[in-house]
Amino acid sequence: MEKIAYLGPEGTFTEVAATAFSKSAERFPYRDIPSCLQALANDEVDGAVVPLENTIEGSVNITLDHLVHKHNLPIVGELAIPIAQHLLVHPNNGGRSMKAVYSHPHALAQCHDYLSNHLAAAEWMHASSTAKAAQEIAEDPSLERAVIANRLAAKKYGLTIAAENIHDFVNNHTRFVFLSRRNTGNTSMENRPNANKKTTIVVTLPSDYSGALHQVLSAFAWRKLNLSKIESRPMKTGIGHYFFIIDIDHEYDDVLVPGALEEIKAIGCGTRLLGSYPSAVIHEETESTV
Ligand SMILES: O=C(O)C(=O)C[C@]1(C(=O)O)C=C[C@@H](O)C=C1
Repeated sequence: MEKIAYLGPEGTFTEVAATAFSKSAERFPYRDIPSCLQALANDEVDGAVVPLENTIEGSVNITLDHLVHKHNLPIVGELAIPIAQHLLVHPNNGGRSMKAVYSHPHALAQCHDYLSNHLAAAEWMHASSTAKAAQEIAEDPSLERAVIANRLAAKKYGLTIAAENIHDFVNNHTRFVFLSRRNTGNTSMENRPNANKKTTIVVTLPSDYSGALHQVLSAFAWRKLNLSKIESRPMKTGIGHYFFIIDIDHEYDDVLVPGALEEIKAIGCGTRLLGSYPSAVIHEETESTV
């Protein structure tokens, strides 16, 4: 049976995504995103599911940076799943005002307006995941903390939903990627006929070349290759040194994408393929996404 690493413990959004990718795989929780990637690099698992970008909060930088700087692990599939954040409390604490709100920093950020309006006096505390916060509060109600997490975590850890759908913008989605060095075809992307093909690359620019980024973009533009994302991240080698992550709405075919990459290399840029993969969006919270 295929083994998949995800950010644990049970009940995280990443576990929800991992289940949506493959119901039959065996899921293994890890304490953080780098540990999931390391587990895959060490061949402890066959695949890893990690968050890449959220509609409200933007990129998950730790995922991008580890994929670019530390590993060579191909992306083989992508799913954007709806993210519904709820305020959970221990059943013993129902109705009491809480001293703190505890969750993953991304989840807290997705609910900033709600927290400012309803829990401004509480301390906002970071946990390693939404489900980790839920697990800790279930084990120790005396902490008097509310938690932001999903419905699955509420059920798993026996917490009460005090307020539903507290995320600041309705269309809250997170893109998760499935990484694997051997694409066994077991990722359930095959069952998603509406999946689009996408290619993600990393580009580095020569330091003394005016207009290099313009030329990079032209290589895609005149081939009519649509880009759905371009983002710069620090190279970590000095101020002003960046790499670009570029998502191309096209599979890595025989002609168009390789041609664009050859042209980009010819002007002295570095390129690296992070993956060419099917990508789908789940619009509604369904049985498989809670
Ligand atoms: O804490 C979780 O439940 C996670 O799966 C992590 C994570 C993230 O890293 O952004 C995933 C999806 C949501 O955007 C909030 C948190």
